[in-house]
Amino acid sequence: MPISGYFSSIFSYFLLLLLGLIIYVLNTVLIQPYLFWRKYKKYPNVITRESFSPILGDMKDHRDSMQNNKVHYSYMKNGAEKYNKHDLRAILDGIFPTIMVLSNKALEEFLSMQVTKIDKDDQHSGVSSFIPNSLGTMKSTKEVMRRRKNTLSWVSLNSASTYIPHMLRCLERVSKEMKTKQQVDLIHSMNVVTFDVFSDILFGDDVKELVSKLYPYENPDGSTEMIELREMLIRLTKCYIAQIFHPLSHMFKFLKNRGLVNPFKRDAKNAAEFKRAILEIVKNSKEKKAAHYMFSDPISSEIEKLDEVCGVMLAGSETTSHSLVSCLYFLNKHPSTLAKLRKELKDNGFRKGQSFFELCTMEKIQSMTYLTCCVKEAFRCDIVVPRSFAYAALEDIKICGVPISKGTKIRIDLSTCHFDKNKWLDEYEFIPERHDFESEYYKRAKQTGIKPDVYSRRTFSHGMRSCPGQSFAMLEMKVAIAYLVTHLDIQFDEEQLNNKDIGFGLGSHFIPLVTVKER
Ligand code: HEM
Repeated sequence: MPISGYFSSIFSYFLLLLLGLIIYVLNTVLIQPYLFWRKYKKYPNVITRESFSPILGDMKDHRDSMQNNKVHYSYMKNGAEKYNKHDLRAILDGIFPTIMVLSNKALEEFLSMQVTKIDKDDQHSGVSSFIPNSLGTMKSTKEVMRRRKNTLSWVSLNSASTYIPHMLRCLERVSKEMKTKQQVDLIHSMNVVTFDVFSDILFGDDVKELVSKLYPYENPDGSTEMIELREMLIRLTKCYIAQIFHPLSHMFKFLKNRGLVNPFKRDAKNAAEFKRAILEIVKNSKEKKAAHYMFSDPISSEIEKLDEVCGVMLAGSETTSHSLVSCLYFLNKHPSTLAKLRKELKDNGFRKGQSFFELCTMEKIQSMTYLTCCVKEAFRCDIVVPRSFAYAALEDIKICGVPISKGTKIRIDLSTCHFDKNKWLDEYEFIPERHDFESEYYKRAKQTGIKPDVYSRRTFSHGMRSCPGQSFAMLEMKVAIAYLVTHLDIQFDEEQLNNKDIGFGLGSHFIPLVTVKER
């Protein structure tokens, strides 16, 4: 073959390949998302965007919220009235079609199909791709449900209560440190508490040095910084949440999944370093704590065990620290509520200092109604995990008469119903009394016929894959809030206090810089 013919056939193959690639990209990036949007637009009980938004899809709402100095999920709260009139929301997570479960009816139908027709899905999205083999992301096989039961056994209320003295010691140490600073990043401080509590549960005290050792972390500018494990977990969580908003995650998923380019490559490298450190700690720990038992499991693989420990660390510490900040924010914003809470604590004998340690038992903490109400109301008003992990339809199904094809991603909307005016009176107000059956407010709300039901509270999701750490988290929140409001005055920045669209959930860009004084 003459040379020119050889080159022209290579060129034709190249053109064909390029054409194939263009068609593939157009189909996945534009045509399929558009068809999905158009399909669901015609159902009266499904809400979609008014107009098709290419590439960003409904992520546009997250981005617009942040650009307007609102927390990224604030549009769920502000759009609650329109969303709550529907059973489902059909969204595009970038280019990925997803069905969000909104109404109680839709949630009931979802739960009735759980595992047989709907199960967990997608180990490659957001924080799931950091811990792809952890409990939260894996399908509900017998094996995974057995692992879940084990987790439940050591975060049950009874086991949790044994950690109260340790929680208090952490709170005392962090409070002392906060008082020495002019301004404190409250998320950071609360994270020190929750991370420390979880490292004790998982590893015990004998590896304290390893936990606080410095590990290499690659920054976006390419420099390597030596940081603590806790700081690494905070940064990794933020980075993996940021991946959700990265356009390449949507257009060329394989680049992200295989960590071929930055930031995915860098995040994968840092995640590997984090896991290596956790493995070192588990192997050095002589105390037989939760991680030891996880690693003694003969059935799971080492990768699964490692992801499980990292997953619990993340699920248990990041969520609770962010929730603590939300609760402290609302208490600062509502001085009369804070005063009422302090009175309840004082009436129950809670004073500063040693007596607090002696009095703070699980029974005592659980007996304080107003404390529980404040925590529940903070959970309602600012939801740290606004939507569940990803599930998927295992076959063609229908929810509320709406067809959903096999393989479609489904998530439970955990936030919008917290602002449903048919379930909550004064839905946008922070009113802890609404959770107290004996309060005048509760009775008044009941008389109007507006009352919550079992699915109106979705902070910990529902069903057989809901959060197993719920009781533990509630107890930790109550102990921490009781301690902090008894010992400290925490003052948020005025501008943040006046921002009605602020929030401190996972992925929030707000940094709560507070001033802290001894009470
Ligand atoms: C305020 C604190 C917390 C909040 C708001 C929270 C919320 C959630 C939510 C919304 C889910 C997803 C459920 C779903 O996809 O349907 C979840 C799952 C999970 N959470 Fe929590 N959580 C908290 C604390 C904890 C703690 C303390 C632990 C400790 C072990 C924990 C362990 C887990 C695990 C292991 C899963 C995955 C469960 C499964 O897939 O079977 N969480 N959590």
